[in-house]
Amino acid sequence: MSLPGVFLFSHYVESFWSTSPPLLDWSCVPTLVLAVIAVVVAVTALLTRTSDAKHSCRLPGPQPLPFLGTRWLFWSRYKMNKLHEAYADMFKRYGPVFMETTPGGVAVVSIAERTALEAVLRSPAKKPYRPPTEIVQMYRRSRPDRYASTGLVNEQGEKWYHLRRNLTTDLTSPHTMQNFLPQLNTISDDFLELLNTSRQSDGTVYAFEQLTNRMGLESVCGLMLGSRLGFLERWMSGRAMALAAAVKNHFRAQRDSYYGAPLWKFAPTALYKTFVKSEETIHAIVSELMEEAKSKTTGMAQDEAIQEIFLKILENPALDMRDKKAAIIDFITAGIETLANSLVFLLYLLSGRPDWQRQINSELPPYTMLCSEDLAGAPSVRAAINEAFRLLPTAPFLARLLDSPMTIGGHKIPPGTFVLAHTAAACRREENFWRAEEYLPERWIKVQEPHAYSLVAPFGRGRRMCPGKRFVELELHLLLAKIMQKWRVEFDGELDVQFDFLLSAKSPVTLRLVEW
Ligand code: HEM
Repeated sequence: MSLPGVFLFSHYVESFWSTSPPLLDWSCVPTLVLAVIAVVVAVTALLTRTSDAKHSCRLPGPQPLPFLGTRWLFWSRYKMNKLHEAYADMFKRYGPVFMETTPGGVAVVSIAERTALEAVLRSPAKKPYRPPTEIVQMYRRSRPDRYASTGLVNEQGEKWYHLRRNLTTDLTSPHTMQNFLPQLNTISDDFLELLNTSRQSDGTVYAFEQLTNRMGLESVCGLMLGSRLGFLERWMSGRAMALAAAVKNHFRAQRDSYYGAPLWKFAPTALYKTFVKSEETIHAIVSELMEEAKSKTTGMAQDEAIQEIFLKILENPALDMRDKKAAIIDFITAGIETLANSLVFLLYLLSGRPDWQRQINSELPPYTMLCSEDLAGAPSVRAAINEAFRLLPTAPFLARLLDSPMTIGGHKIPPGTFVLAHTAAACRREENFWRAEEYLPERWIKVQEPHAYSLVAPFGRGRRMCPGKRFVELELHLLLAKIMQKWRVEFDGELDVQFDFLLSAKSPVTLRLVEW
């Protein structure tokens, strides 16, 4: 409640009691309420200051308020769905290293300064601690019937290490990707066919991101479950729509649980219920898909290459069945929106460079079944993707807890501090990249200094780096090459980007795919 609000409340209480004189003298109640509030405010302010004092010298940053920390900014000055703009503004106001405070009084240090970022990203921890998403943690811990752990994305320490070792070896192996390439070619061709049938006569494709979500779903299910599930057929099934919507709600609820009022921690608020509903929908649909995939797997011997990951996970005796299911759910959830956002951003940025599109087209062979050598022979494809990840990555910052002390800009940051490594903001700083705000794929062919390429980390860094990286890179290369073989891309105006826990385009996205 704001200060004028408190006075109004006190006035209201007084006038309420003054209408019928009570037997007891209640007139001191408003004063008492105010006194209690004042004491609580003073104590909290004192506690916040004591926790600040632990940092040898307070970092710059917005002023924390009692109970709210600096979160009040996201309920007043900034919009939660424009978090990337909020951070850009805060870096301008407070410099490339600043501190926020959570409602619980915990310091969160944001960094966009090159040396500090490189130090955080280089940190050689064997089991890096990435702060978990609390709402996921809370829900999964309340369902031991379904979850033996909070899952690979949210676990820490030994448990995380065990899951990571047993779940991701095949996913990250170049051999698996090489085997999956023919299947990925077929899935990508089906996606292009879907785009083709969805195009209007002038090449316009409406709701492009939804079609791409279906591609993400079909390919990640193909990889994880080892079979084709029909998400790229002309008319999307109700199931595919429900899954895509649940994944979107899942990400949004995580964003709101973090930056909004943390009431869900104390009562099952609407936000918590939305989160639970999305998690349950995803669980139910993925369980169904797994059953279908299992029955297909026992029925036929083909597609061995892509059955590898699924079968190996299912057969691994070191893992609890609940962890296997949770992993497949997490992999599928992690793979849908991320791919769609990355492809939308890539095509949007490329639409401003018709010359680079022609360059890509000229480097590609005429046939469509592309192998690794064909992709290696088209360096402009890699350059276009690297540059899109530099300028507009779907994950604009990485979260870590420091495992050793660090001195940043003269400030001693103790171990255990929550750090947000803003790789995307750093990549847009002129001291790190030549003409940093422009989409210039040529910088990846002929380097122009400054060129701090180590700051480009769209899939994270170190041992917690995204295990889907190799798969997604292959998929994006293949999709871009196939699209550029057939069409050039046009987009009118500017793309409206918003923060849904990931950076995504405000839907629906309309673009044109025009024949060469
Ligand atoms: C364009 C697509 C993708 C992007 C940009 C992306 C990005 C990221 C990022 C930034 C992280 C955090 C890394 C860190 O903290 O250092 C991450 C983690 C993760 N990603 Fe991805 N990802 C993508 C697709 C995928 C796919 C397809 C899968 C699964 C097949 C996947 C599975 C995961 C998992 C399981 C983690 C947690 C890893 C751990 O904590 O050990 N991601 N991803």
